[in-house]
Amino acid sequence: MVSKGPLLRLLTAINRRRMKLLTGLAFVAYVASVWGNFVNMRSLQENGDQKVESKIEEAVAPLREKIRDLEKSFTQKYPPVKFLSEKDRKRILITGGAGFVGSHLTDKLMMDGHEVTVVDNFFTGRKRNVEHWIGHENFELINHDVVEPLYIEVDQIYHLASPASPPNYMYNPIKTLKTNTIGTLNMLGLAKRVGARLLLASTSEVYGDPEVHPQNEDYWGHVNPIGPRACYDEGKRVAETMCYAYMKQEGVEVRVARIFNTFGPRMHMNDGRVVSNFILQALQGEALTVYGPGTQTRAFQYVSDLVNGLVALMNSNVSSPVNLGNPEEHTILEFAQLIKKLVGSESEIQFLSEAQDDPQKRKPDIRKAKLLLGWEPVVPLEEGLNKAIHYFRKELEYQANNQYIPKPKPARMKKGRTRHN
Ligand SMILES: O=c1ccn([C@@H]2O[C@H](COP(=O)(O)OP(=O)(O)O[C@H]3OC[C@@H](O)[C@H](O)[C@H]3O)[C@@H](O)[C@H]2O)c(=O)[nH]1
Repeated sequence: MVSKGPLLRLLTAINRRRMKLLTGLAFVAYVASVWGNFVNMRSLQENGDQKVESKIEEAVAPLREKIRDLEKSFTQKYPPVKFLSEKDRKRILITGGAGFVGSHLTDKLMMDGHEVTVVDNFFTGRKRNVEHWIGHENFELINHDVVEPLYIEVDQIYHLASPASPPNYMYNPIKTLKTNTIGTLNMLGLAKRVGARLLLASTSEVYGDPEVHPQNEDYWGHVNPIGPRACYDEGKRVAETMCYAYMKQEGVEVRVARIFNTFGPRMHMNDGRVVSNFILQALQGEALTVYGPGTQTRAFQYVSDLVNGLVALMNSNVSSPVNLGNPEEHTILEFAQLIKKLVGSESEIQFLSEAQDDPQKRKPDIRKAKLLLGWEPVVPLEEGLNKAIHYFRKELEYQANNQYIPKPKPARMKKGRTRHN
């Protein structure tokens, strides 16, 4: 019998080693596959996580933007405002404060550090004119018509509320009369109740078509009481009468500014007064419309000069009427030529029929304002006109960008035939 001992032992040893190797390899393969599965699952989970994260990000992004906008609105920068101590800071009401002159006055009084309440019915005023103050702690905007009574605690009232351009005040003469009569009574009643001083924005129109030239404050005027301008001219004349009745009978402190032709930024595009009409016509290449032969005269002041005059008058001890205007006089035809030149326009000048009761000459005598208020206009006509031209250029651009241009309706087809609606 052949002994299998050593050979068998050798083969068994080899097999055992192979077995061990195979078992080892199987184990490594198992571990590798488990690891692989684990890694796969991780990456699947990571992908899923990323997807969830991007979904959340998508939902949150607009909220983040809203928060940023809110933060911005809280930290909104206002024009620089002076600090005034309690004793110097006044509570001031401006009626018509969102209008052309009123909004510039609002700016001045806000920047001087006062508390300003603007009351406007937005007939000719616009929120846009004062929107840069909305939210400021010293500023309040009230949508209110002065024809209705108003109860508010104030120290000073600038009573400017009234349409001022001839086409606007002639548009609704009864409303113009109510504003200047009932509105002024309401404001004088308020001034009496709370012990406030009231400044009335009167007008050079109280002189009518004047027979005295230039016009000083002692001239009584030449007004047609039943003509188309009467609602404004007589409305302002009776408003002055009311002021002095309240002063004499009730001891109300009054100031009366007779405001001559004024122009500047924030005049309404459809204002209809000569400055805005001529500038817009020149900018748009349309004919400049001169009413009558253009020989009638006017003297134009820039709005910042007027605002300084109003504040000086309010804080003075002058209770009798004071003219505020620029005495540099021009014919309307000269004025049309000047605007054409400044705009660089090729527009023609078109002569239309004369306006009824149009004052033929007007120029303020401002000796009283110079003497008693130390006030006189300082902005040269061309400088002021260039600012107004710049403003109207921007307004035209703004209009062009914001205008809604309706698309023509497509014609409807019915039974093969076009039907126009
Ligand atoms: O397109 C126009 C507009 C006006 N005009 C003329 O230009 C002159 C000035 O007219 P405006 O309408 O600007 O102003 P008016 O001087 O008639 O009235 C103004 O007076 C002083 C303020 O109290 C008021 O703002 C306003 O009533 C008038 O002679 C008018 O007939 C034109 O020739 N063409």
